[in-house]
This record gives sequence, structure tokens and C-alpha cells, in this order.
Amino acid sequence: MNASRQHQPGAEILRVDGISMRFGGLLAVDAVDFQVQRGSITALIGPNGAGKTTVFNCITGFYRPTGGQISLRRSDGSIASLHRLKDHRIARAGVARTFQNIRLFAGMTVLENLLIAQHVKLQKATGFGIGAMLGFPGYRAAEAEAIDRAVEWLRAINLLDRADDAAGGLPYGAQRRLEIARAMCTMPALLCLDEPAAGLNPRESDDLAKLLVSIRDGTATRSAATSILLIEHDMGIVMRISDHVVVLDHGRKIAEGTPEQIRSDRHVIAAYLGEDEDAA
Ligand SMILES: Nc1ncnc2c1ncn2[C@@H]1O[C@H](COP(=O)(O)OP(=O)(O)OP(=O)(O)O)[C@@H](O)[C@H]1O
Repeated sequence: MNASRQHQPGAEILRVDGISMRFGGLLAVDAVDFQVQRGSITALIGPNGAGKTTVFNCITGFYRPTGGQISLRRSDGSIASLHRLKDHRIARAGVARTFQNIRLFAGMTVLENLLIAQHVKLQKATGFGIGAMLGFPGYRAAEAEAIDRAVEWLRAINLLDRADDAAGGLPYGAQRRLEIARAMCTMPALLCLDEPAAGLNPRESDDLAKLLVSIRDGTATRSAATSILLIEHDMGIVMRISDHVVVLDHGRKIAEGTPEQIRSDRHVIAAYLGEDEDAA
């Protein structure tokens, strides 16, 4: 599968401008810039401790960056300044994420996990009022839509036959796919995935790669094509599905480009081999 595509310059959905994050005396992220093009898969890679998760946490509002700006350009052209928003507002602005460790509601069913992800949309349908309890038509319509969307995603991740099973009882690879489906049920403009292939066997990794490409292209369900930013250590997946790769080392961006460019970049090779660059 050669998933890489060309993109129009300036069609970015996310712009990260010089963000820095300091923890006491440690500058974990140092003036990092990059963009995510609309309809692309962008991978953030780098050795352990490079600052990838910290950048993610700044984008998704878990940390407020010490410096710099993060802007999300929505499809209507409006811009959300993510560095100024709290995490729940960032989610509402159209950014969904998954975590390194699976965070499903293990005791709830597979279907319930996908419905609960949509509670904000359901609340909105009744103006965050009592309409849900009274069964107002607006709420009923939104509820039917939420179920349809959940079923579509269950089909896309091959878990329709497990809809009523407890999420915690699914095999690990299926739980990872369910997490992604749960994030997609919020209909994000940008999907941020933190090490989605961690712990997967080769077949599960292959399924994941196909799922991510179909999310990018909008062919997984009837929902729109969705831009993806992912942190991933599995270089097989990164090189196979990414349109653009950004490489961090010691909190700084050391390279970016297509998978082919990154594969042969001497700074990247040196960082992964742990060599002193001057000696490389
Ligand atoms: N909350 C925090 N408080 C203090 N230091 C932190 C905090 N979070 C991260 N760090 C430090 O910031 C640096 C970057 O960590 P980060 O987790 O962002 O790296 P990473 O590239 O995601 O690494 P990995 O691939 O191992 O997950 C590390 O030195 C880490 O110890």
C-alpha cells in the first residue's frame, strides 16, 4: 500500500508555531514548528523522551504550552487558537485523541462506549436541558443519529457482532480499534493518536494501517475525510501510511519531510542510533 499523497501548500488544518514547554529546569519542547495538511496523515516520531507526547498534550489541551501558538483551521475557514483553550473546548473545536494506554469504559458494552462519546452532541440537541428526559423530538432524532453513527463505526472496525459485549473483554487489538472508533464518533476535524500500534501483532498492525488510511480518505464510513496526527514508534506503519513525518529529538525538530526523505536523513539516523551528530 503506497499511501503517501501530494498536498496543496497552505491547506493546513493545524499550525504549530514555535511551541515550547518547560517543566521546572527541563525544556521538554523547544520552539517546535510544524503543520498538518488537511486530509493527510502526519507522523510525529523521535527517540524516547524526544517530547512527542508533550507536544500532543499541548495540542489537545492537557498542557498549556509555555510559549508559542497552536491554531486549528476549521473547514468553514474559522480559526481556533488551541493554546488558549481548555481540553474540553479543544474537543468541541474538533480535535479528538486517544492515549498510549487504552482508556475505554471496560465494564460498558462496545456499543455504549461509542454512544457515550456522543453525549455532548445529544445534550446540544436539547440545548443542554431537560429535553432528553422528556423525550423531545430533537433529542430522539439526535439519539437515532448517534446509534446509526455508532453502528457504522462498529461495521468499519469489524466489531458489529461484539456490540453487546463488555469492551474490557475484547482482544487488545480490537480495543485499540474501538478507541479510534470512539474518537471518530465525535466527528473530529483532526484525529490525534498516541502510539496506536503499541502492543499489536503484525496482523492487527496491518488492520490498523488500513483503518487509518480509510479514515484519512473518508472511506471508512459515510463520514468526512479526517486529518490524522499520530505518534508512533512502529516505523513500518509510519513509513507505509504517512504523508508527512516530523522528527523530534531532545525537544527540538530535527527533520521533516516525506517518509522517503526521513528514511535517509543523516540527522534522523544519528538520533535513532544515539550518535553524536558531529561524529555521524
Ligand atoms: N509532566 C512532566 N513533568 C516533568 N517532566 C516531564 C513531564 N512530562 C514529560 N516530561 C519530560 O519531558 C521530556 C519529554 O517527554 P515526552 O513524554 O514528551 O517524550 P516522548 O517523545 O513522548 O517519549 P516516549 O517516546 O518515551 O513516550 C522527558 O524528559 C520527560 O521526562
